Amino acid sequence: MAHVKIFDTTLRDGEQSPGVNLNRLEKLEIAKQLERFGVDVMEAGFPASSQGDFESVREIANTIKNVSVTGLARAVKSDIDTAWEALKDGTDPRLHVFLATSPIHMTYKLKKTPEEVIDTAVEMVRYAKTKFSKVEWSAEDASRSDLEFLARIIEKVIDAGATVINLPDTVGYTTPYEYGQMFQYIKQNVPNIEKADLSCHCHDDLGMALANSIAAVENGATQVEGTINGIGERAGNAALEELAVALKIRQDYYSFETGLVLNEIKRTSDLVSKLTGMHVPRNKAVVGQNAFAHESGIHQDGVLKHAQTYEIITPEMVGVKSNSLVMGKHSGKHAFKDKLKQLGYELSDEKVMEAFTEFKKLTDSKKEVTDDDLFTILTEIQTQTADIKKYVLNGFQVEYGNGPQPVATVQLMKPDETEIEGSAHGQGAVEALFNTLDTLIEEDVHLTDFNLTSIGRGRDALAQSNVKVTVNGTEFSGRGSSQDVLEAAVKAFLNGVNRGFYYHAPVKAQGASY
Ligand SMILES: CC(=O)SCCNC(=O)CCNC(=O)[C@H](O)C(C)(C)COP(=O)(O)OP(=O)(O)OC[C@H]1O[C@@H](n2cnc3c(N)ncnc32)[C@H](O)[C@@H]1OP(=O)(O)O
Ligand SMILES: CC(C)C(=O)C(=O)O
Ligand SMILES: [Mg+2]
Repeated sequence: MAHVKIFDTTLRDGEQSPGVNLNRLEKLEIAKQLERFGVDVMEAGFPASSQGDFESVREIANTIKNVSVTGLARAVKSDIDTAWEALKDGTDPRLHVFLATSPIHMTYKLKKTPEEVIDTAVEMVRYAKTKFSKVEWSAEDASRSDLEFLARIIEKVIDAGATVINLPDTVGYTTPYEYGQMFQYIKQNVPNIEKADLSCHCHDDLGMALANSIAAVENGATQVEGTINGIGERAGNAALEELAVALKIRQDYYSFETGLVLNEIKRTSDLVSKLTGMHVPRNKAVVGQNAFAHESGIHQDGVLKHAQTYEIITPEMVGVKSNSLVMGKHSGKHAFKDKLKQLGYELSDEKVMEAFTEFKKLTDSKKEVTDDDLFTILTEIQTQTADIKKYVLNGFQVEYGNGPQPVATVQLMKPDETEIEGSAHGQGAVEALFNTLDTLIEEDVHLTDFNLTSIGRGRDALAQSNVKVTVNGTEFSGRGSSQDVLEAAVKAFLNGVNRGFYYHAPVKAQGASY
């Protein structure tokens, strides 16, 4: 069975999804889960792109011990230096440096001749090797590059010390057969190719990212790059959970294995979805809510008689558990701590107490507290940044019915700790609340997206709201949860605003902790 390495780029390419902005603690939480999931390499960010990214990459590199952590850099010395500063104290640092090789990118974007591109790539890989022992070089837009040119530049960057060669389908243009042929060509026409791992990196613009990735592996790629839930630039990247399960279920056909821990899939997917605010469609392969649901009579009959008539993947395989009950109202701290461990959380004593208090509050008003409820509470507690003051909700009230226009009153604590109160009307209760917040918040704020879902079932289920807001022209996602849908909406709005507030603040945070 041939082994395929997994390079996760959820925190870099995944975070390039429009409207996704993860704070330092959220990135760290995802990184820890990726380690549990068993990826071989994780791309923690692009250190030269912002101070916030730099700090996050450094913290992840210094925390994660069992996965090689990498950061992206342009073929520019200062990007490489910055990446080195972020990664150098990690256990297994590596650099990912890229330069485009397609005629359209070289001519119009880089404004370089092919020979200049070769010289720059070689010089920068050589430079990177003075710092990093492992250097991945990506030929951006490889799938639209001239094959003979690609072979020439690859041979030279391997001679310069590149240990991994990545051939991305940057714009999701290629087809499985064509992409596979490119890997065949490179294997046959680059004399020193055996000195490097060959990697694929596919985008889903034409819905072929996973098929293209598998075609690459069938034709010599030893590493696959992708993201959790397939998030990423534009239509996203190849979804790693789909790849993992496809290779497992069709091992009889492909004979490839990965080191991924399949029963960590659901948790990884849930965490990424919750923290990025990018919902997984119900019908999404492997992790969608309907992935294991059988609706029609003939299918149900078949499954009852013999599950495999219609079920090729079991929910247990990917870590989907029936929503088990957590301890109730009378549970103590020991059982609670034990449950946290089972759910994969490592919290400081202070945060355990905070979580326990929230849990107890919930048991007062909710009959059954499920793993999903706890996951929501714990994720919030684990990823909230308490070090900086922000707009805090002190209280709100809404008068509404099906008669006159609803009116909301909101009290907020401002960043300078003064309390402010305001009122406004709206067409509905949520709009009245958001209009009130608009009047109270000093920054230029606009709501661009609003979403409300329930966590689990039942009339007492927790509500989760996700919003997108622009703050002074930049879009941020926000999320909030509560048993009350209006409170969840207000919390989500404020969460988005606070992220924007710290992102734009000149002091302290600057993206590092917003
Ligand atoms: C395919 C991918 O996913 S690539 C990764 C995309 N990710 C990002 O862009 C992360 C967010 N980006 C950023 O924060 C910014 O673009 C930065 C900090 C990286 C650069 O910002 P700026 O210096 O303002 O440059 P800007 O983004 O406007 O333009 C990019 C410049 O880099 C050049 N460039 C692009 N790719 C490369 C490369 N691989 N190597 C060297 N130079 C490159 C462009 O030609 C352009 O150069 P020019 O200014 O001489 O025309
Ligand atoms: C930086 C590179 C690898 C990339 O993300 C792409 O080409 O899609
Ligand atoms: Mg990409």
